[in-house]
Amino acid sequence: MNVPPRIVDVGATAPYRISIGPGLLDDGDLLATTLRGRHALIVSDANVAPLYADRLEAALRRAKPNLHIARHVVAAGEAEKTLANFGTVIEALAALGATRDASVIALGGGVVGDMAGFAAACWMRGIDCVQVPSTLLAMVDSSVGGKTAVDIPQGKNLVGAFHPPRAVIADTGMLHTLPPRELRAGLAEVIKYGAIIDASFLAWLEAHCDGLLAGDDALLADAIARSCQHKAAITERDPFEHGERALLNFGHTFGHAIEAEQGYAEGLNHGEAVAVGMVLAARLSQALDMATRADADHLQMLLQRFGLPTAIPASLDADALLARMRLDKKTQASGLRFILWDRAGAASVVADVDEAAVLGVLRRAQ
Ligand SMILES: NC(=O)c1ccc[n+]([C@@H]2O[C@H](COP(=O)([O-])OP(=O)(O)OC[C@H]3O[C@@H](n4cnc5c(N)ncnc54)[C@H](O)[C@@H]3O)[C@@H](O)[C@H]2O)c1
Ligand SMILES: O=C(O)C(=O)C[C@@H](O)[C@H](O)[C@H](O)COP(=O)(O)O
Ligand SMILES: [Zn+2]
Repeated sequence: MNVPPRIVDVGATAPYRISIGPGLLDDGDLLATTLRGRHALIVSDANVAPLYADRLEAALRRAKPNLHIARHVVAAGEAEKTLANFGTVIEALAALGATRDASVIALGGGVVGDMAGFAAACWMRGIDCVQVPSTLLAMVDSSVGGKTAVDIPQGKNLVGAFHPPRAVIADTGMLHTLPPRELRAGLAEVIKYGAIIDASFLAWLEAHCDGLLAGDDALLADAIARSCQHKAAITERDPFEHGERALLNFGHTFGHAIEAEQGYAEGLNHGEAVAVGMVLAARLSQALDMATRADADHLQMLLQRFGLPTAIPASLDADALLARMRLDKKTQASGLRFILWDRAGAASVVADVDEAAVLGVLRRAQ
C-alpha cells in the first residue's frame, strides 16, 4: 500500500523536523539537508547495520559525495547501552576527525539512539545528531524529545543529557523486518500516550488492535504520526522535564526498576517493562483512590490484547524493586514521585507516595 509521508515539526529553541514514511532511508537529499559539516558517523547495532547501513551510506554518498563517512557498530540489546560502549562511540568520532559541525547518525532502535545521542551531546560539548529510528518504539518515542543516556548497574538512564536531535527520519519500511515482539514493545509506548493524554487515541488503538499487531502499514503510520505529535507538543513546552513532560514517564518508575533488577540482560525489554509498569501504576492509583478498579482492569486487559505482559516476573523481589525506585530520577529528598493515573487520557505527577502502598502493589502483582 502507498502510504504518504507525514511531517511533524517540533518548535522550541532548536527546532527540528520529524519525517515519517516508507523509503526515506534512500532519500539522500532529505538526509543531506540535515548534515552541516564534512564528517558523519553512522552508529548502529549488529542487527540493524547489515540490513540498512549500506542503503543509508549509499544515499548519503549520492547526495553529498565529499562527505567523510565512518560506521560504528555495537552489539545489539539493552545490555550494550553502557558507558563502555559510549566510550567506543567517542573514540570513533576522534578517529574520524569529527569537527564541531560533524554529525552522528543514529541508525537503530532506542538503545542506539540514546547512546549515540549521548555521544553527540558530549563530543566537543555537543554536535548534531540525526535520529534514524528503526524500531516502532524509537519512531514513536526515543528518537523525539532529546533525552539521551546510558544505563549503569545502579539504574536505567542514570548518565545522560538533554540533546535534541537535528532531525528525525523514520523510514517506516524498516518495520517490515522488526521482530513481532519488538513491534508489541513499541505499541506499549503508543498505548502510553493514549492512557495519559488522549482517550480518543486509546479507543482508536483498541479498535485497531488486530491490524496494528498484523503490521498494517497505514495504521502504523497513523499511530506513529499521532504519537510523535503528542511527544512533540509536550517536549516543546517542557523540554527539560520541569513539569508536564514527567507524564511521559507513566509506568517507568516500576518499569525501570524491573529492567535494572534484571541486569538489562534477560527477561522483559523496555516496552514490556513499561507495560507492566503502567498496570502497576494504575493499581497504585486505584489503591490511592485516584483511578477506579474498572478503569485499571480495562487498561490491563487492553495491554494483554496487545500481547504485552502485565505481571512482574516471579524471579524479582518486591523489596529490591522498591529499593531501585529510590534512585529513580523523579525521586526527591522527600520521597518517591510517581505518575499516577486518573482515567483514560488523564494522569498526574504525585509526590511523596507512601512506600508501603507501593510495596503492597508490588507484592500483589507477582
Ligand atoms: N530517549 C527517550 O526518550 C527514550 C524513550 C523510550 C525508550 N528509550 C530507550 O530505548 C531503548 C529501547 O529501544 P528499543 O525498544 O528500540 O530497543 P533496541 O534498540 O534494543 O531494539 C530492539 C531490538 O530490535 C533490533 N532491531 C532494531 N530495528 C530493527 C529492524 N528494523 N529490523 C530488525 N531488527 C531490528 C535491535 O537490534 C534489537 O535487537 C531503551 O534503552 C529505553 O530506555 C528512550
Ligand atoms: O521522553 C520522556 O520524557 C520519557 O519519559 C519517555 C520514556 O518513554 C523514555 O523511556 C525515557 O527515556 C525515560 O526517561 P527517564 O528520564 O526516566 O530516563
Ligand atoms: Zn520509555
